[in-house]
Amino acid sequence: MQAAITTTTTTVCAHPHTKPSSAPFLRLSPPCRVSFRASLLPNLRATAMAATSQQQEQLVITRPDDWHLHIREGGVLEAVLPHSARHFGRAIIMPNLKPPVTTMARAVEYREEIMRALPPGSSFVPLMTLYLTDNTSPEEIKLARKSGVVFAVKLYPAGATTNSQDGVADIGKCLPVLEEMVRQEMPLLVHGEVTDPHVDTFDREKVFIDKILSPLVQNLPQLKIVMEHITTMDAVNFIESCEEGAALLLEWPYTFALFNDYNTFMFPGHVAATVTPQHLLLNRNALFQGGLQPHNYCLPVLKREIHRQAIVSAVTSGSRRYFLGTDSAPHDKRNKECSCGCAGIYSAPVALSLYAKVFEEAGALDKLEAFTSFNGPDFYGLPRNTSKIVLRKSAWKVPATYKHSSGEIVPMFTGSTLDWLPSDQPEE
Ligand SMILES: NC(=O)N[C@@H](CC(=O)O)C(=O)O
Repeated sequence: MQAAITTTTTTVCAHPHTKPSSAPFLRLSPPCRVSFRASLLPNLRATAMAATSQQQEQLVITRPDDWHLHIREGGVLEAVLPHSARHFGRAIIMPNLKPPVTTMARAVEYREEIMRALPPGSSFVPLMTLYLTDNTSPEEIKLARKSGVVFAVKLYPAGATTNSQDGVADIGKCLPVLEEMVRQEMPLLVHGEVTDPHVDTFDREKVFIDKILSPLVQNLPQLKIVMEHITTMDAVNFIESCEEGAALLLEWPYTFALFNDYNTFMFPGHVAATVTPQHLLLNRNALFQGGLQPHNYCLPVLKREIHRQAIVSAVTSGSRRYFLGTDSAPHDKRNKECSCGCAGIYSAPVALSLYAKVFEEAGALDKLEAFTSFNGPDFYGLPRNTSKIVLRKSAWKVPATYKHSSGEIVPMFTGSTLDWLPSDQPEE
């Protein structure tokens, strides 16, 4: 099980002898001695892998997952689902439908609709979420966990974004539910923006961190939290300030294991973040370049360049706290290009190419696979995918639009030429 980054002439191991995070603790058989080192492994691996300076022609990576995806319902679902199912193994499916997915029973129904819409032969797995409200009961969390199909609960502050009007108005009311989530080890996925109209739109993430998220982490340190689609250096600083996961390293005679997950175990921290392609590639100028650009409008809104740079550095550093979450959010073209356009960028067809571009430009292609395919499942406690996909260095043109049953959707970077072309199967 070896992920490889291949060039025309050489093959360089991205993660030698990697093993899914579900590697059993049983391997820690006595009488070996153990020691704990916070996040040492990524650095050690990085050193071991700093070998790929040549121009790379293709990447072979473990099939990625998308840990933040909107696929809607009906005709739009049928049109957009194949774009995600083609390359991603699994996706966390956002529950902000109309009406929202607030119960386990509704999540099961929605999952069935998604399964019916999948292209024949697809092995894509939708990981369902519940939409948190002030009235969600702890019982619902128990049912959700038992169902085996619900993997997280989404907190939308009421009024923060698309279909969030039924979201949380008073987080204090959710405390019993959050406590149950700790017991059930159910992650909380957070749209991290305050909705107070007096707070500047560009400051809403920072104020949310200060007023809501930091106190929450202090009060419930055992709650697993994913701060979704981070947009600021404040969010990066916050994530870095939270308790980190620990590496468990076996000592001699097992020290060869420093680079070998067969003999090492990571305990991810309790707070992580997903990162979108748009927040890695665009700053807020992209909203106004040559006129108002509705297809670059999403929430949280794009920020200043210094924030973009902070997020790129964090993600390409190799830290295990960040993972792929496209926040691909399709809206009909007419609802984007109008007097009060919807927030959301449709990135599913281009996301992998764009993430590869970010890592390539940062000289960190060797860290791409952990971001796309390892850190997410490790945080959720799920096995990593075992199949591979290929990204070829080959120019391709993004279509202007994609049709759905009653209109069109404009993708991110519409009509432009991208460098990395994902395809399904590695060549034999
Ligand atoms: N990101 C967006 O701008 N929009 C998302 C909702 C969300 O995640 O905020 C949508 O559902 O349209």
